[in-house]
Amino acid sequence: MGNSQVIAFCITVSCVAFVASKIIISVLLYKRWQRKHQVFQDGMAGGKMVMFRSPTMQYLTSDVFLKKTMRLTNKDIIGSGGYGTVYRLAIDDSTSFAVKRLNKGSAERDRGFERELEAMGDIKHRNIVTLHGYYTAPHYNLLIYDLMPNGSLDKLLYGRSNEKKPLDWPSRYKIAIGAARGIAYLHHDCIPQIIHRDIKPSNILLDKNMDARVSDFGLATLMQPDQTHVSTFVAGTFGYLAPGIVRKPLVHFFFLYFFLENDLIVPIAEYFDTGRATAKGDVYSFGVVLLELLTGKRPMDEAFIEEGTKLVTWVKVIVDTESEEFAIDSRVGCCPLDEVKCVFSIAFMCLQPEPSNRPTMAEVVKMLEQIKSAKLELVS
Ligand SMILES: Nc1ncnc2c1ncn2[C@@H]1O[C@H](COP(=O)(O)OP(=O)(O)OP(=O)(O)O)[C@@H](O)[C@H]1O
Repeated sequence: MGNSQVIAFCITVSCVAFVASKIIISVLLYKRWQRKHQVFQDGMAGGKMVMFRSPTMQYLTSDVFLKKTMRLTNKDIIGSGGYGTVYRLAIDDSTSFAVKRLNKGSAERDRGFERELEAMGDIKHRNIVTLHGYYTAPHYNLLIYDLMPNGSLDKLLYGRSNEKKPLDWPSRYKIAIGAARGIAYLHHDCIPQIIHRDIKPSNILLDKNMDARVSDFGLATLMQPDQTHVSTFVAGTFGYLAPGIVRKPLVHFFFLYFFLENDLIVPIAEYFDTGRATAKGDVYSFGVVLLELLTGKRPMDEAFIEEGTKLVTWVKVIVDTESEEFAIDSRVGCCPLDEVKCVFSIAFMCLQPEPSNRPTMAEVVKMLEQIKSAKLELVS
């Protein structure tokens, strides 16, 4: 064999080995993926159901799930939001799930859709609502979550007063700390870091022990909310977005036009300042949620708009004059004023206009935990 033939032979062998190794790795990865998932192709609607294997799901098969899902009707609706409608899916007397039917995104978004959902399915934490699987079809997508029997914080704070008994102080404190732990997990323990982008009471759900679970993380990046809801044209919701200074005149003009069109007075969002969502934006939104837990008032409460103020400004005056007892939600009942004052001051740290002055969510969790542990130390 001549020299050139040896080189040609070596190149061919290397190419074949390279391609073969790629194929073997792909097959192994697919086998591993299959072990973690159950896939069911739906011949009728041309969709695909993927269930993530977990102890909760081991007795359920995708086809049973799919059949039950296809039978959902308006009677099963438990809520609706900017991303779609949420249904209760009862498998048997003791097992139920929440199925979110998403408005279909664009084709480009759909390609990343499954990848994002796979990542969301890997996230397991006791203060995060678990995603158990998903269904994709040409005209719609479904997400399958744990059903939270006590609904959303939004309904508990603002639902019809005869629906549920008002939340007392220990429950509000427990919800605050649980939600903070959930968000801190997304920010500090997930790789890559997850920014929620839409922290608000309707995305904080309550499990059977009234522990808070953060939901809808990842959806802000995955979907474009439908414009009938009070969402912004960037991810997030009015009243929960951190204020900022808009430096780009075109964006400024666009924002002004949007205010006028929608008759809304809202803070100019920090998001526009930087052009991207940040963990400190979530911290600001969490500060607003803390104020809602304390005062029982929405950030966009009509009374504030009529008076030309907003929740954050109104509470600041009350805190500056040390009259927190007048701001606390009257439905809370008897509560320790020292604890209430500490939570007010943590909320204000989260609401600092300058993002770098806000604590991280890990620090927020620590400060909230210290309120009780400091008391316990005093007692012992
Ligand atoms: N896993 C769940 N378990 C129980 N109830 C749920 C669950 N997910 C959602 N819900 C209910 O459905 C309602 C609508 O939820 P959804 O997340 O679609 O919209 P939203 O959070 O209210 O608004 P947006 O879409 O603008 O964030 C919630 O307020 C809650 O009451």
